Amino acid sequence: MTGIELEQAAALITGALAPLGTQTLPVPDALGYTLDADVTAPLDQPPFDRSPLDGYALRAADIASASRERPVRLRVVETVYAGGVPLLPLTAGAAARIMTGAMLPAGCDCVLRQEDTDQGDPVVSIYKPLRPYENYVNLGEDYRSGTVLLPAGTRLDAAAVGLLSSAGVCQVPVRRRPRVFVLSTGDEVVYPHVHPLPPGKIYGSNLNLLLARLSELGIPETGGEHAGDDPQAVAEAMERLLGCCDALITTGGVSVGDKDIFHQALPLLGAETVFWRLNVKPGTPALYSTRRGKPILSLSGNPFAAAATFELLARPMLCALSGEERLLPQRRSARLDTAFSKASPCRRFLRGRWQDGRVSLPEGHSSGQLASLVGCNCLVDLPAGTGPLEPGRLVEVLLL
Ligand SMILES: Nc1nc2c(c(=O)[nH]1)N[C@H]1C(S)=C(S)[C@@H](COP(=O)(O)OP(=O)(O)OC[C@H]3O[C@@H](n4cnc5c(N)ncnc54)[C@H](O)[C@@H]3O)O[C@H]1N2
Ligand code: MOO
Repeated sequence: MTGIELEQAAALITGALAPLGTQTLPVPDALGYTLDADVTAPLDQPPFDRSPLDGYALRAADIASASRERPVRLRVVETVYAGGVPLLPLTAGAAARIMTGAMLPAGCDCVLRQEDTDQGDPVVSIYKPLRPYENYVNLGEDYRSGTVLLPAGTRLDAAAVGLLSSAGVCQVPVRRRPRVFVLSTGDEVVYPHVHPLPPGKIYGSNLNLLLARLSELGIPETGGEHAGDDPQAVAEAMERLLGCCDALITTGGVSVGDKDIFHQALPLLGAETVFWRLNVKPGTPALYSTRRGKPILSLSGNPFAAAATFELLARPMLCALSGEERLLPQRRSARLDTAFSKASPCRRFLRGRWQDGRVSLPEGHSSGQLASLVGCNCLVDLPAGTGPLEPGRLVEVLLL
């Protein structure tokens, strides 16, 4: 298929992909991941009745008449520290010295803070009455054993990581994120260790840009390499990389030039082309194929085209593979703060800076320019047939 609309292209990619399933991660590493099953509490939290104060565990009935003028005197029978266990049940006329977080002795029904006593030992004077169960934390106050702590579909934030830890849960089932490799191509592209830059060559930006973007999106297992313009070598590199990833993203070599080698490399690889060329600028020559069901997204070599079509096509692909909706860019309306002088006969995406419903455009819009992309946080989506734009115009943006 060639010359298709963006939404059709995204649907062709996502329609044939299914979530990769579940992986089990240690709780601290699962931050940001999405639970793939309910997690139920294996215990009550707190697991025992406990004191919320440093003071005295006692029986409310014993101190009903207590005041500073007429203190009630109780025998201090033991001291219980957090982490310890009371040895004696509390009987009438007795109190236990107790610390915050310590297990309450059987028989007590309240805790008086030490500031309302004389802190005497072995006899303490009590200056204040309490109601039964005042300052008394019940077992299971936070949650009871067997309740669903976090339902499937929850994205784990710091509080969720803490909650799981409080329940003694070490590992959780989460939606598996894809392993993604990036292959950049082109005989003109060299990397910063080549110095000085030979004539006719450029330093490659796309490999590191795409890997950095994957990392920003929380895709942990990525890797990448560069290949030249030999179709056979590129096909071999793709074959090797596909053996250890769930999706391959390539950049460069997809247009119509003599060295746009993917048109030869993909048949050599035995990949099936699903579509080539979008009715979108930049990134028109994007090409999508699969090899034994594994997705291969081949983006233009122009840096901004690669960056933009990554947002438009790779993110739906990553969402379909992981089942994580958060990977889709959010759409918003915004007022343009900057003019844009060109007409857009074809649907066009511009880089922009969005804030509080307004969007400004940097200088430098061509798909080969990267400097102006720094600090941008959205793509402005201009429908085909849009004329030049004046400030104040309402536009749609995709947040990156
Ligand atoms: N006759 C035509 N020529 C072109 C057409 C067309 O329709 N007819 N389409 C143009 C459009 S639009 C684009 S976009 C580019 C896309 O070309 P490719 O995707 O095949 O990419 P390359 O030719 O390999 O590279 C384009 C450009 O980007 C530079 N590049 C490549 N890789 C990297 C990298 N890793 N880091 C930084 N820069 C890179 C490369 O040197 C080129 O300057 O085709 C137009 N031509
Ligand atoms: O589709 Mo290309 O990125 O506009 O120059």
